[in-house]
Amino acid sequence: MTAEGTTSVPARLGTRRSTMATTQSQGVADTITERTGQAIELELITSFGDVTKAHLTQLGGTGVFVNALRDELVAGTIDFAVHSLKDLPTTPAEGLVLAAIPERDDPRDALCARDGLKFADLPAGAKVGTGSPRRVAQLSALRPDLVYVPIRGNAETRLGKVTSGELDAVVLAHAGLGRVGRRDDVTDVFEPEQMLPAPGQGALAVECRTERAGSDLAYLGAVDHPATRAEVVAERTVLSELEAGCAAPVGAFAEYSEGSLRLRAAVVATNGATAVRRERTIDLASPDDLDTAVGLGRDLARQMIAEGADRIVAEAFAERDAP
Ligand SMILES: NCc1[nH]cc(CCC(=O)O)c1CC(=O)O
Repeated sequence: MTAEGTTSVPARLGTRRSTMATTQSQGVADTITERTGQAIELELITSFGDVTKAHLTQLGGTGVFVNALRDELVAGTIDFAVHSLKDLPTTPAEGLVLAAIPERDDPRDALCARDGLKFADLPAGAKVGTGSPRRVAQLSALRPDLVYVPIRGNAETRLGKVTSGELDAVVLAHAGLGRVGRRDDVTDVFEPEQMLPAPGQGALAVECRTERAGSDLAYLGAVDHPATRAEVVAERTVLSELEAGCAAPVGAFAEYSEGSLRLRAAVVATNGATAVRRERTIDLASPDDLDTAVGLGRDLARQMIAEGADRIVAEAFAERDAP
């Protein structure tokens, strides 16, 4: 892919090989080229998270999907990478920076059920597939009468278990389904009032070496969306304050609009029986004021910890690590 009138050497965008990863990487590449004229080519990288057969919650530690790309960034074999923000550990990677956070897609979770069924219409005992403790916990709180089945694999594999009749439904991120061309499989969507998305869900992150972000890769800033950045910073601060990772039963969702930032968060025990849910809205005159966005996430998380959220997180990890 070469932009007309561009003579520069194409930049190398490292991506995982899945349909979702290549689609979102190509989308970001096209937008950058459109806005800056910079030519970009995709480099396919294989990550541990793509090849391992272990259950996602048992991989121990976050970032299985991003480490291979980060190794390539540090080695200089690729110029930048596009990640699903939700898969990025909250601890910053040394020497790397999130040069841009593009405008977020639909942040909600979606149900793909047999026969076009809505969540409320699934019969008691119906089997619902999801590998995410956050989803199992919040879904159990809504419908303790359903059976939640841990599953793994890419979106297409998961949807195949509904088609084959092995499961009655699966729950996946709406944004991801759109990226793999399966939006038509969605039979219901969960509003934030029912189920809070994972911190960063639906958003992407463009990462590169720190020293290059302000110099030869400064054009990456063309896809940055400050409102999305303020939102995901608040959401991810909740996660880091709780010392939880992407495998924790933590939902967080922030919305920036007209000078205010609203943050909602939930920590729910895996069986759905106990939960701490809180929300807070603050004035945020500029979405570039990230310190204030961090403060919102930190204050909300501390209030939730005082109400027992840290104990729920610790119990969820103990369950996960039990042999
Ligand atoms: N953990 C895997 C993952 N990482 C990002 C997405 C979807 C896109 C997104 O949430 O941004 C998914 C699949 C899913 O949760 O259904």
